Amino acid sequence: MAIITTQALTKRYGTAVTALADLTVQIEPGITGLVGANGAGKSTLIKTMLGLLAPTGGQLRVLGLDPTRQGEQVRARVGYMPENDSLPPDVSAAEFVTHMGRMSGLPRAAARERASEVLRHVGLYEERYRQIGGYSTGMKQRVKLAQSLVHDPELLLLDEPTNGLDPAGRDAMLDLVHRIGTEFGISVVVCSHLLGEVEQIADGLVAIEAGRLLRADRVSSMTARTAVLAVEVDEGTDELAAALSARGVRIGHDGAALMTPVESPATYDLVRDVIVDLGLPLHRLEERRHRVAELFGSPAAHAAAPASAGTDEGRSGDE
Ligand SMILES: Nc1ncnc2c1ncn2[C@@H]1O[C@H](COP(=O)(O)OP(=O)(O)OP(=O)(O)O)[C@@H](O)[C@H]1O
Repeated sequence: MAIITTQALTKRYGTAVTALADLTVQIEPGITGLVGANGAGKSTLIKTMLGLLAPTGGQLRVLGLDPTRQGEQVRARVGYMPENDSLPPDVSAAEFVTHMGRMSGLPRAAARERASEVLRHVGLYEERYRQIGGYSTGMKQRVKLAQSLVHDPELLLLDEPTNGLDPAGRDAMLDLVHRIGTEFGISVVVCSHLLGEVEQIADGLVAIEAGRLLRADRVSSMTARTAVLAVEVDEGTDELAAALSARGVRIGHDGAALMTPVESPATYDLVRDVIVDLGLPLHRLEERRHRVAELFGSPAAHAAAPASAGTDEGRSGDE
């Protein structure tokens, strides 16, 4: 069952700006990436889900509740990590997260205990008594994540959690978000303007552009493997192509790689055996997968694509 549903959701700021336009989408349990270029309407959507902004039109349900009328009930069950740095510099992470736990209604001792627990989860246990003002950007992002978890929510809404982080920090934050989603069984909606980033950890993707839905789908169906095998050898490409053709294998070319349709699992064995028989140095043998960024035709998706290329290669090795 969907945890979030919107029906023709619209949000205007004054008369000039339409941040969400007729948005109809369903978000299922699990980790969902909410992607779109800067200004696409992601933060606005998150804030309407929390009941912090009232929609101008349409319907919205979060965990079966109407955030406009039942905002407090929604916020009791949902954790929120805002995009901007709004942390007090002169208190420790332990004090701050305990305070946020108290604000959520936890008794003092329980809030302290829970704060230690979530700060451990985000990797700040050792540093928890230091003042937040002296923290690095990555540590501050982790404090923001910890406070969103302190009241044991069923759903987390994370607005650009990798903002301001270097590549290693981004990977660490994404791993953390992935672990929270998978090990704790909490559903997560994670906003990003970098498609390739959330693609790595999300079960589903919702792409919006100028407040409109571009596409919503499972990552697995967006990236369904094409039944094509890419084979690259350091030398002897023509020889390999000829030998495979002689055995009835259809061959295409893509740069240095030979492309062959995967008719059955036996295709792998056949290709491997031919390479071994010819004594060729194998460089690469892989089934080709679409990258999600390739599947979006819009300018917003293209804006996200270059960033996705770098992170994709680092993680999955896909072409
Ligand atoms: N309080 C506001 N008043 C007027 N316009 C606003 C306000 N907040 C956002 N907007 C406008 O609404 C549109 C959507 O903004 P929103 O912040 O929701 O996008 P976003 O996808 O989260 O982008 P970003 O990641 O840059 O925050 C933008 O055109 C933005 O300028």
